[in-house]
Amino acid sequence: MTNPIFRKEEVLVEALPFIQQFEGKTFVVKYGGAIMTDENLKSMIAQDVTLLRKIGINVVVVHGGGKEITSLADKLEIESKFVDGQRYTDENMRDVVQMVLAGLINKDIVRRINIHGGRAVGISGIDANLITVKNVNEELGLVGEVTDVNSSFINNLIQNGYLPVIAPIGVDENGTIHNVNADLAAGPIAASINAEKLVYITDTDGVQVNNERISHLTESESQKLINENIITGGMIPKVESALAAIDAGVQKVHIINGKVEHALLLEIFTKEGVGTEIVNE
Ligand SMILES: Nc1ncnc2c1ncn2[C@@H]1O[C@H](COP(=O)(O)OP(=O)(O)O)[C@@H](O)[C@H]1O
Ligand SMILES: CC(=O)N[C@@H](CCC(=O)OP(=O)(O)O)C(=O)O
Repeated sequence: MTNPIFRKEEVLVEALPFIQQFEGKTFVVKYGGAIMTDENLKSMIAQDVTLLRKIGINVVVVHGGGKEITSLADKLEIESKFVDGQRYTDENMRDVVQMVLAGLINKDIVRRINIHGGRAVGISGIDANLITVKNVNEELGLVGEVTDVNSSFINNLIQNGYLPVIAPIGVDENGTIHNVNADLAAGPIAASINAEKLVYITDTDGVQVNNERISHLTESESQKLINENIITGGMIPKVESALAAIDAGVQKVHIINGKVEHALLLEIFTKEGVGTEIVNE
C-alpha cells in the first residue's frame, strides 16, 4: 500500500512541533504477527523506530509473533488451539513460544534496528524478572496475566541510550515461564514507565465501523463498540489493554495499519494521522 503524496518540505515543517512536543518522552510500540510476514514492512518499522529514537524520543518495542508460533508448531506437529483468542499452552507449546518469540523474532527485530544504529537490546519478560505473571486459568495452561513490570530495568536501559525490544513471556512467583499475549503485555509495560504514547501496529486501518476508519475514540465510545460486538477478535485485547493503559496515565493510544508504508511516522508527525487514536474522555 502506498502513502498519500505530500510535498517533502511540507511534511518536514509539519513534523517540527511534534518533534518538539515529544522530545525526551517515551513511546511503546507493539507490533504483531499479522504484519511480520513482509520483509519490506519489517525493515520499514525498524527504520521508523530508529528515526524516533534518533530525534530524541525514547522507544520501547513489544512484539508478538502469533503466526510464526503457529507455523513452527505446525512443522513440529504440535496443534495450535485458541480459547477466547489466547493460545492453549502446554509445556511443549511453551517451548515453541519461547523459541519463536525470545529467539527468532526478538533477535530479528534487534538486528534490523541495529542496522540503522538504533542501539536495540533484545530481552524477554524472564530477564531481570521484567514481566511477572499469574496463571490466567487452567483451561489455557501456561498462559499468564501480567501482575508486575520491572520498570526500573526498562528505564535503566533507556537512560543508557538503549532501545529495549521485549518478547512477551513472563514468570510466575515460582519462576515458571508463561506465554503472554503481546497486546496484553504492551499496556502494563506502557503504564509502568509512564509512556506518553502506546502505538499498536496491526493489519487494519485502526478501529473500523462499517469498514470506515474511526480516527478518534474516547474510552466510553471504545467500550460501547466492544459491548456492541463491533470490536471483536484480535482487536479486543488491543482496545482493552489501551483503556487500562489510559486509566494508568498513558496520554494516548494509537492503532495503525502497518501495511501502510511508514505508518508510524505518518501517525506521529502529521496532523491527520492514519489510524485510530484513543484518549481519555
Ligand atoms: N472493529 C474492528 N476494526 C478493525 N479491526 C477489527 C475490528 N474488529 C475486529 N478486528 C480484527 O482485529 C484484527 C487485528 O488483530 P490481530 O489479528 O490480533 O492483529 P495482530 O497480530 O497485529 O495483533 C484485524 O485484522 C481485524 O480482523
Ligand atoms: C497467550 C497468547 O495467545 N500468546 C500469544 C503470544 C504472541 C502474540 O501475542 O502475537 P501477536 O501479537 O502476533 O498476536 C501467542 O501464543 O500467539
